[in-house]
Amino acid sequence: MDDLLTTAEKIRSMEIRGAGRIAVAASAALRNYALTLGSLDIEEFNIKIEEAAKVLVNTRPTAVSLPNAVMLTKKHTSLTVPEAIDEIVASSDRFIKNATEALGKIGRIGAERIRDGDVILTHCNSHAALSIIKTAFDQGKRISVIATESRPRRQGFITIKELSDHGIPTTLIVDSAVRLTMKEVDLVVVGADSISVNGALINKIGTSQLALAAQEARKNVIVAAETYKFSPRTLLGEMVEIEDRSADEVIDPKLLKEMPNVKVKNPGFDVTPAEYIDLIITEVGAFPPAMAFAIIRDYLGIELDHH
Ligand SMILES: O=P(O)(O)OC[C@H]1O[C@H](OP(=O)(O)O)[C@H](O)[C@@H]1O
Repeated sequence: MDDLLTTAEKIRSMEIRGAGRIAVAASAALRNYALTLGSLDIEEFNIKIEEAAKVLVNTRPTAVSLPNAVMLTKKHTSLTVPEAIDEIVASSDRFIKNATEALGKIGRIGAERIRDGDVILTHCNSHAALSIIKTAFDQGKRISVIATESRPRRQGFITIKELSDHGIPTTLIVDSAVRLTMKEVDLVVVGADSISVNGALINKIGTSQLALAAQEARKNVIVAAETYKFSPRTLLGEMVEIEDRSADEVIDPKLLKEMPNVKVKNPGFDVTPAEYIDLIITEVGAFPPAMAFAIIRDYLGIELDHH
């Protein structure tokens, strides 16, 4: 359990971050934990796996990739522990392999939408979005990128480093420069933490203002999202929870203490309605957001637990 708790803490503190990465880390942690439970009987085993699954899922509430990964990993039909372990190990290995391959596929499918000379605006740090951008560049398209800082955690710094290392000309802007800069942009490419059944995108705070400015300037918005980032529970009318993070990420707590009438709100994500999104690039193809239901049905299943 110690290793699993360590992984859970790394996800909570964002040492491991990005909707895809946290899903892969959680699946691997659950797999390795299952391997330590060989001496239990099947009832005890199932209880322990459920407990561990909860610990992982409760680390961060917004990215549905996390519960989806845990659900796909822990599901087993075995009546003996050795068989259950084998099933969990196989499911986890499959999930991690698919997740890794999905990034390459999204890159290739998404790059078809990028033209020579495009200026691409991106937000935060999405491995899926960057896969599209890097693939287009590797195909010889002379593109450049404008990357937002992405306060408060400044994941934009990870993005500009990655793009620079790849040789891609990149401009860093502060988040509030998005609307002014939109006239120079040809295309917006962002990642996803969750996509709901109605095609709405839940992604890093500030994404919806990129989408709004893009709509105003008649620029297209493309979302890069593996199929496991679609949210089955939104079929039941459940809302995606927006993570509220600590004020300490925004302001020095000592400074805040000197201002007793001030509070800080630090929502981690926002919701971009489907109307603002032109295309979602998944590893199984490019779809308009109206196809979200079909993706959930075909790739995640809709036999949901209604409790
Ligand atoms: O899975 P990939 O494409 O890497 O990232 C998807 C999304 O996950 C990140 O969340 P955070 O920085 O963990 O809060 C960003 O919101 C990013 O757009």
